[in-house]
This record gives sequence, structure tokens and C-alpha cells, in this order.
Amino acid sequence: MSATSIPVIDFSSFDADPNSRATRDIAEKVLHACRDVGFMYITGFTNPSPTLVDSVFDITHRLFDGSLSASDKIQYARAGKPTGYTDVGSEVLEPGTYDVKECYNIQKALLDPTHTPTEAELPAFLRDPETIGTLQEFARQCRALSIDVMRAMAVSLQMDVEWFVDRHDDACKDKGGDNLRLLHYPPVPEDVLESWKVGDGYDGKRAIRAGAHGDYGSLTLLFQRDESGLQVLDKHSPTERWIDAPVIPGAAVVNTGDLMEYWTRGLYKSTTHRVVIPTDSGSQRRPRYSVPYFSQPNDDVVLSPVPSPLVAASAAGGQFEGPTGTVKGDREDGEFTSFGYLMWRLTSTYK
Ligand SMILES: O=C(O)CCC(=O)C(=O)O
Ligand SMILES: [Fe+2]
Repeated sequence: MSATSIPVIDFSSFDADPNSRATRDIAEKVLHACRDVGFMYITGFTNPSPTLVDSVFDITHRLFDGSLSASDKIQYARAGKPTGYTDVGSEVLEPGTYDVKECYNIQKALLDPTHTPTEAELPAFLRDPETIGTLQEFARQCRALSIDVMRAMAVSLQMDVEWFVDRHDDACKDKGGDNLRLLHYPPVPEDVLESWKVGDGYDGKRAIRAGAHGDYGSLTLLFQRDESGLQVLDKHSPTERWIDAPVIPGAAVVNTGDLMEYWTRGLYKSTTHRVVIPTDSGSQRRPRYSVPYFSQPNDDVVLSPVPSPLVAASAAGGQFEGPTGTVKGDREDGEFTSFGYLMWRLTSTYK
């Protein structure tokens, strides 16, 4: 088999009709992407529009221009919810590494147009009517696009086209739910860079932009612009091999998360990825911005295996031990709910 590459899938002819030729072709490519790579690029979608994506990057640039006050940095998970600010070094994705990144996580529930966020929920800059309006529209469009990808996934697994959509219908997502993340990777400062170069790490750790990790939820849509650096682990290589996932203008990166891997009992893969510090000194001195949108099923969805003949056949092979190992789910019968799974994953990531 030749070296793995990340498929680029054109969604322009996707019509969500499981019997149409176009949708079946796309679903076949999605099956390959999710089963064999865990990552794909999607192109050919109209929303979110390039203008809207640009506006969200502009907001992200301004948010992290250095003017956030200490009180604006509403601490992540302060109200027991997966929302808020995380500072450089506070998210530990890969043991022994130090993430040179800061981000604002915004729970989708805070971007519901019927909700007016308070100062305990979002900093003033993000509560500005025009800014929040842009973010609300962007979150709505990301959700709609994720839903179309989930339809293609359902078709690829020979399930009812709406199966995943029905379980991501926003009906019960106030505790967990989807998350929009605005990410800033500052230029790598000289001291970090020097210690990284000599290999003995920053504060005893190795500096990286985002340490190797798998995402937690069902599906991630990622917008990157200008600066590359994202890398995806090649599952098929006997030695550790990282595949570059460079910026492709107009495309979004899509990857399946740990929850989806568990839900499909290993048929779909959640692939480890990271963001590296650039090797050329010009890029090292430039910041990187990215905007992921994480989808999560409704809080109360029970993660027993999805009803797919493909999943049943592969689960029967007994290959999948699951990311949970010996961990028991939050339900009495030992199974996880969507929210229970998210909490279990989050508690192992933040100090
Ligand atoms: O910045 C990126 O390109 C990737 C970010 C990422 O993997 C994450 O936030 O989970
Ligand atoms: Fe990620």
C-alpha cells in the first residue's frame, strides 16, 4: 500500500439522498477517509462562506491582540461547563510537552441567538453585538455543515441517513454540547525556541504548538488559514510517521473524534494529530490562528454501538478494545452517555 494521504472530498453535489449517485460516491470516499485515515479535507460547500470564515479569523486576531484583561480570561470549565479561556501551557495534550497556544472555547449554547451571554460567560469583546452576531451565524453554519458530513457518514455505514443527525439535534446539549474554539499560537519566543532547538525542553518540557492528541467528540470541523503546521499520524506506517495537513484555501479539515471511534467500536478512527513549531525561522516568528468547531451528540445519547452492519461485522472480529480500557461508563449498566464520555475525557486533559 502506498503512503497514506488525506483525501480531499468535494461536497458540492451532496444532496443527502442515500439513493443518489452523487451522495453514494461521496459516502464511499467518506468511508475510506474515516475508516483508514481519520481525516479528510472537504471542499465545495457554500456555507460558511469564505467571507464569514474571514470575519471569524479577524475576530480571532483581535481577540488575541494582547488587550484581554485578566478578568476577560474567564477560566475554562469554571462553571463546570466546557467553555472559557485556556492559557499558554495549561492544556496538556501530550505528556512532557508544553503547548504554546491560548484559546477561547465557546460552548455553542452561549451562541444561541435566544441567549444573551453574561459577563461571567464571555468577555466584553465577544459580547459586542456585531461580534457575537458573526459568531452565532458562523456556529450555525458550522453545525449545518457538520450535519451534512454526518449524513454522508450515516450513508457510508449503511444506516438511516438521519441517524446521527437525530442524536445531534441540540435538544439536550446545555451541559456539554458543541464547542467553537478560537485558537492563537503566538510566535515562538526566543527562549522557548532555543530550548526547543537544543532538545531539553521548555520548563523541563518540550515546546510544541499543540501536543499529540485525539479529539474527544464525534466530529471536528477545522478552519486554518495562512500558517500550516497541523500534522496527522499515519496509522499504517510501522514507524512513527506524520503526514502534513497544510492549509488548502477554501477547504475545511474534518476529523472523527474518540467518541465516534468508540461509538462505531473502532470502525471509524480517531487519529492522533498535533501542531508543530515551524522549522524555518520566518514562520517561527509569525503567529498561527485556527478555528475548530467540535460536534458532540446530545448529552443523554447512550453510546451503545451504532446500528451499522459494517460496525457489527468489524466488532464481531473482537479487535476493538476501546479508548476506555477498564474504565466504566457513567450509566448503571456501565455504558457511557455522550456527556459522561466528554467529562471522562476532559478530566484527563486539564491541570
Ligand atoms: O490548530 C489546529 O490546526 C489544530 C487544533 C486542534 O487539533 C484542536 O484544537 O483540537
Ligand atoms: Fe485536535
